[in-house]
Amino acid sequence: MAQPDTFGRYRVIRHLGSGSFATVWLAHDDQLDTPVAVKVLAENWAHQLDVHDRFVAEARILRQADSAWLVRVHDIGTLSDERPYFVMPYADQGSVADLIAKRPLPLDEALRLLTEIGQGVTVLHRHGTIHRDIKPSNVLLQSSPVGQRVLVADLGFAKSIDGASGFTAAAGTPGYMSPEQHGPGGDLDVRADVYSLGAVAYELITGRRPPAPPVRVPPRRLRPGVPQALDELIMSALAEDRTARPPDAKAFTDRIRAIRMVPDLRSELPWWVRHRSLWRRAVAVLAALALVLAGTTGAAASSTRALTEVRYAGDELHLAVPQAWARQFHNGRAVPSAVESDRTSGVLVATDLEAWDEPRASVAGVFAALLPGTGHDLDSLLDGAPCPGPVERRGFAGPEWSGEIRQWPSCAGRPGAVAVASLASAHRETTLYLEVRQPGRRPDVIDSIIAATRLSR
Ligand SMILES: Nc1ncnc2c1ncn2[C@@H]1O[C@H](COP(=O)(O)OP(=O)(O)OP(=O)(O)O)[C@@H](O)[C@H]1O
Repeated sequence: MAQPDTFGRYRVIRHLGSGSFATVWLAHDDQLDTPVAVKVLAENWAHQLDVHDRFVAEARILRQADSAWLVRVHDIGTLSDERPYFVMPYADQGSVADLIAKRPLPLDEALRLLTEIGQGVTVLHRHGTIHRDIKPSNVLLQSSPVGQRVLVADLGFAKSIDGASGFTAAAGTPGYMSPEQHGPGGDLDVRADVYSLGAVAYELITGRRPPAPPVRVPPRRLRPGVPQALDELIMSALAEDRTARPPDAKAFTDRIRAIRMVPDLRSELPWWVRHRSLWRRAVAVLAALALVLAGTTGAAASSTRALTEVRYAGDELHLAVPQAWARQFHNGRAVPSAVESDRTSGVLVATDLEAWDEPRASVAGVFAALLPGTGHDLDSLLDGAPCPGPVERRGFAGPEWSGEIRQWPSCAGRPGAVAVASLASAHRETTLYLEVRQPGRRPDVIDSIIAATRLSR
């Protein structure tokens, strides 16, 4: 396959890979000065009308869904030989299949990936689309300023929910495909994708693809220490009878989120520690050492997930956010009108920006704004409580910040806990206003965010 020079205005750099129906190239958009991935319909399929239409339909679905959890499509075009191509952001970290081929995943990382893959599939289900080919190689990874983005890709087999009953050609990948996808003519619904999510979960957790259905070996037998709730969820998603599966991607993802909140998850010993080869024993020694060290650095360090730093206000604020929450950020988001301040904006870092304002959505994240002066107590800042119901009040005093935190452990009508804090800087005439939404009441996470957040000196 000869390397073309350009596709439209995109200068080709190198071949990225070829699938059954298309070839993907790394190219450069010289006008916007950014790398892109260009997917081109393969020559041998160019004159097959149904394949051509499916290719264009994939681009349309991705464009219409326009979600941060899915690969976005920026442009579409046609080559001189009539083959269509479409242009996507370049996923520079490869796919989840590449990741699991390199190393076994810690449980927390596997659950983070599953949550994000589940969000992508949820967007498709809301859009009225069944993916039909969810598997690790169809989930791409891209670097972003706040960590790794997970992007569900390759909708080459996607079908509209309305059109999925009646005759449909068999499609999918063995190992990840639901039993109802194995023959043509099956009437499919979103539970086919739930099966595939279960299969991906099985592989991320155990390092092995599930056997052909019926799956009888639960993940816990291959990786002792897997929480029972996770084991049950994966086995229910892999049920042959789809009525026994979670009803859609959202239900599956909500349950993964709840399991992620189990406090002891992060202290679970890496599973490869139990393996016997020599180098693996060496890893075991290192892992044990790390646990001891974590134990000596105090309660906050051992109970908190990893934090990442997001800078705001011309690098003035170095906001610490749990890595798992740092999925999207909005630099310059308006301060809620209830907070009386001369400064009008702050930074929001969250698992889902759109869900932040939706009271019923499960979302985790931090909103932070800097207010001039230090005399802002929460009573003067807040015009009423953000949540009905009982509030827990406490003081916070650290080397960088001191002030008050109020947390609503449960907030009527919305999942998770909400907290606000007003914290005066120990070094400047500045107050840090914080709002934290988390899936459950975890005051230690709030404390670790505050303790690791600082102003540049
Ligand atoms: N936006 C992207 N950025 C980086 N690499 C990409 C991007 N999109 C696809 N690729 C890579 O290009 C290759 C071909 O992708 P494609 O979607 O055509 O097929 P596939 O998923 O490998 O196979 P099949 O479609 O047969 O299941 C894969 O290795 C994929 O990881």
